[in-house]
Amino acid sequence: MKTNARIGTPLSPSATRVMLLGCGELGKEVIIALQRLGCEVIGVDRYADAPGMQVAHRSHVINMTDGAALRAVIAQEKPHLVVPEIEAIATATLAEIEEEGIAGYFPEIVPGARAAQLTMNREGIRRLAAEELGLPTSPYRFADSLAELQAAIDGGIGYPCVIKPVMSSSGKGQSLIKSAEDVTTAWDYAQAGGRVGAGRVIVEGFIDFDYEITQLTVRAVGASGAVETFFCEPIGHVQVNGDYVESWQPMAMSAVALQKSRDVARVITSNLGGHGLFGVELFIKGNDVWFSEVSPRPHDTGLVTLATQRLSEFELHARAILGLPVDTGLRRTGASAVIYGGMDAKGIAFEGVAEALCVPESDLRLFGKPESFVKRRMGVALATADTTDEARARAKLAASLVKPVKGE
Ligand SMILES: Nc1ncnc2c1ncn2[C@@H]1O[C@H](COP(=O)(O)OP(=O)(O)OP(=O)(O)O)[C@@H](O)[C@H]1O
Ligand SMILES: NCC(=O)N[C@@H]1O[C@H](COP(=O)([O-])[O-])[C@@H](O)[C@H]1O
Ligand SMILES: [Mg+2]
Repeated sequence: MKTNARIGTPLSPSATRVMLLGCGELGKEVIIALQRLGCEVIGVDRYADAPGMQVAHRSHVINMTDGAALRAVIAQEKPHLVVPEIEAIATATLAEIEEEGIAGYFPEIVPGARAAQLTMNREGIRRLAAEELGLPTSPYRFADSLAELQAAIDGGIGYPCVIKPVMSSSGKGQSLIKSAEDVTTAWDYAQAGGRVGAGRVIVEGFIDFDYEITQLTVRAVGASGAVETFFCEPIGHVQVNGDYVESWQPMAMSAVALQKSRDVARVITSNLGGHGLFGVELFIKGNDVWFSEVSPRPHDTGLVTLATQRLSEFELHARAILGLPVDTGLRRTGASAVIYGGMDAKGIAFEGVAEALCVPESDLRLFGKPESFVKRRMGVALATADTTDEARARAKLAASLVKPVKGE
């Protein structure tokens, strides 16, 4: 939808059909935002009853890394927009469909098949950012075997360093290692933790940053009628083992660091192109800024915007991809804190919900994932306050009061 968006009636021939490839907690909120704007939404994921499927008009369970299966579901549903939501999709198939069409029509891939392809694999986005665009990043090498990994570390990356599967997210398969003794364990962990099985890894030099942020950046139709770049207030966050546990907005930053962060965000998102919201991850030390990675879609740390912005990152994504105007303004300072499953079990329950919601200015999202794992993100607590410190304390307190228990 480039401009002058027209929205039809869901479940009728005029419907504006949107397909989400991935129906986790982030997709669920995008689907709700799209439905509020009158779209017909089809959810797709690798397992039944995924959070977004519970709110979509209808859904399909397929292996999204299987190009033939992906092609078949798109041909069947004929969506106007295809919205990648997770880092495990046959993006080469999306590129073919964008280029050649499918069954005679051309769905729009959000924000573009090239962006989806480059960001799905750490090698694509890292080489683009560092080698083509000249953005500052950690030093890095790629390795296809334990021997190559050791050679990359010995050949210049050194210790400490961070090892990650090239296709993974939320810290899966990621290790921070301090010495040669840990290399084999990190290699084995990366082989087990990638979203699409064993394979190549990236090894990055460790950046000893003061803090890290997500710069949510929106490419949307502006007042001029052309695509413009809009920035949200920066989001600060804390990650444990590569997975986010807490975020807040705004993050207090020097004017120089903020400007540099936005310059980087503008360069990378302009190159990726298209319409939509991007989460640009940056490491900051003093006034130095390093690009880490970018999601061409809403970001987990941006869940905080459900409480802080007039339009959450999910509503911004929905508006941008539909060719509608956006407003990235902050309404109130706030924070989010993750609620983990804490156990391996299906159909769990949550106690303490009422107690959590007694925390001033708090709110909860329980995602409804059918199966819990000890470290699976099952919900998030949100809170607003006059200061980020108070908002963080409230969000953490609310999260701690929610107790996952066995369902029976
Ligand atoms: N080179 C590095 N130096 C220092 N810290 C790092 C480095 N790489 C990763 N980290 C830490 O690990 C976190 C997760 O890394 P990264 O974003 O690459 O993983 P991910 O699996 O893509 O996570 P997500 O999907 O949540 O973005 C970072 O936010 C940062 O806290
Ligand atoms: N950092 C990326 C991220 O947070 N992605 C979110 O997690 C879901 C997968 O969760 P699961 O692994 O619990 O199924 C994805 O579908 C997406 O919503
Ligand atoms: Mg990340």
